[in-house]
Amino acid sequence: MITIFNMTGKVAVVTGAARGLGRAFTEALLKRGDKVCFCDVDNFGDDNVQFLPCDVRKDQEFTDFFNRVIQKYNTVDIMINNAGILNENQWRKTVDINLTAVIHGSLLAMEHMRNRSNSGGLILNVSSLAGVMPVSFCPAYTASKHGVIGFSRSWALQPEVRKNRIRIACLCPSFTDTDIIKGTYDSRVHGPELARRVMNSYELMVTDRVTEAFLRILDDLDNNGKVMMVTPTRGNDNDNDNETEPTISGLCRIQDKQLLAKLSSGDVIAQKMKYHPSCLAAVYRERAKKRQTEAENSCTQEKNMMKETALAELVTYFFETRRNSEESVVFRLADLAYLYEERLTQLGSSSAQVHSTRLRDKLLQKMPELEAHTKGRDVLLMFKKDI
Ligand SMILES: NC(=O)c1ccc[n+]([C@@H]2O[C@H](COP(=O)([O-])OP(=O)(O)OC[C@H]3O[C@@H](n4cnc5c(N)ncnc54)[C@H](O)[C@@H]3O)[C@@H](O)[C@H]2O)c1
Ligand SMILES: CCCCC/C=C\C=C\[C@H](O)C/C=C\C/C=C\CCCC(=O)O
Repeated sequence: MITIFNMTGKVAVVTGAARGLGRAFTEALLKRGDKVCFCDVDNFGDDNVQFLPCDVRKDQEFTDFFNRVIQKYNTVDIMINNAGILNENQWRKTVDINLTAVIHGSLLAMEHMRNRSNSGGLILNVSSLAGVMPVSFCPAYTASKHGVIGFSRSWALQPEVRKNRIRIACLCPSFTDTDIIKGTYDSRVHGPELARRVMNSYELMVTDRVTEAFLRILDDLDNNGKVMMVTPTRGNDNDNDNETEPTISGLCRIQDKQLLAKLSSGDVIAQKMKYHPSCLAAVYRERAKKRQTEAENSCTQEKNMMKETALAELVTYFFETRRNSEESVVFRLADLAYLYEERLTQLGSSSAQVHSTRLRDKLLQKMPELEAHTKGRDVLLMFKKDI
C-alpha cells in the first residue's frame, strides 16, 4: 500500500501506511497542518485523504505509482519506505518487501530528486533494531533490515547524492505496538515460544514514541547517512547538535551573560563580538565537551546493546539445550559467565569483564523458571521443574 501526501509546498510518499507506523507517520504530518492526499488499497472518503492500491513488491506497479505522484504533484520531496512484513516461512516475500522494494523505492526517489535542479530531498527507510543486531527467531527479517541500513548508508556516502542535496537516513524502532507483532507467530518465526519470551522482556513502545523520532529525523537537515534507533528507555541515537556556528543558545550554555545582554539589546559591536576569537573558543570548547559526553553516552548505549544481545543468546542457549536434552540440565554459572564474556568480546566489547553475581541475577530475572543453587564453590542454575 502506498500513501501520497502533499505538505505545505512539499510532496511525500509513504509506503504501507494503511495502518501501523506508516499510518501514524502520515497522521503526524497531517497534524502539522499540511494538506494531504494519499493512496492505498482502501478508500478514505475525506477531502484531505485519498487511498489508492499499490503492492511495492510489484516493480511495474510501484514505478507506475511513483510516476503518477510526479504527474499529479510535479515533484516528490520526501520518500518514506515503510512497508514491511515478518514471515520467516515466506522469507523470499519478506526480503522482497523489506529490502528489494526499499531499494526500488529509494532508486525511484533518487533518480527523481537528482534531476530537480538541486532542491534535494529526503529518503527515509524504515529498518528496525533488528537491523543492527542478530535476532535468532527471525534471520531473514533481520537480514532484510540489516540490508536496508547497508544500502542506505552506502548511498549516503556517494558524492553524487551529496552534491544533489539528497539525504538518505534510516529509522530503527524496537518492538512497537502494531499489527506486525500481533497474530499467530507459529508459522512466522523460528521458535515462537522463545520469540515471545524475548519480546516480552522488552518494553513495548507506542507508535507515538516512534512518530516523535520520525518527526525529529524529518526536520534534521543534517540527517544524511543517519541511523536512528528508537527504544523506550534511551534517547534517539545519533541526535547530533547541528550548530554550524556559535549561537545564542551556545552562549547561554557557557553563561556569557554580559555578551548575551548586549546581543539581546541589539548592540552592533556585541554582534561582532559574538565572533570574537575568545568567545568563539569558549563556545567551541563547550560544544566539544558536549560532543564528548554524547560520544560517551553512545558508547554506553552500544555496550548495553551488546550485553542485551549476549544475554538473549544465553537465554536461547538455555532453552535450546533443555529442549534437545532428554534429561534435566544443569548449568555452571562460571561456564555461563565465560560464554557470555567470550560473546561480548566477539561483539567487539573492549572491556568484557563479567560480574557473575550480576549475570546470575539477570538470568534469573529473564527466566523465572530457573533456580540457583550453591554446591561447594560452584553456583548452579537449573530449571525448577528438573529439581
Ligand atoms: N512494530 C514493530 O515492532 C516494528 C519495529 C521495528 C520496525 N518495524 C518496521 O516498521 C514498518 C511498519 O511496520 P508496522 O509495525 O507499522 O506493521 P504493520 O503490519 O502494522 O504495517 C505494515 C504495513 O505495510 C503494508 N504492506 C505489507 N506488504 C506490503 C506491500 N507488498 N506493498 C505495500 N504495502 C505493504 C501492510 O498492508 C501494512 O499496512 C515495517 O517495515 C516494520 O518492519 C516495526
Ligand atoms: C513473538 C514473536 C515476535 C514477533 C515480532 C514481530 C515483529 C517485530 C519486528 C520488529 O522490527 C522487531 C524489532 C526489534 C527486534 C530487535 C531486537 C530483538 C532482540 C532479540 C534478542 O534480544 O535476542
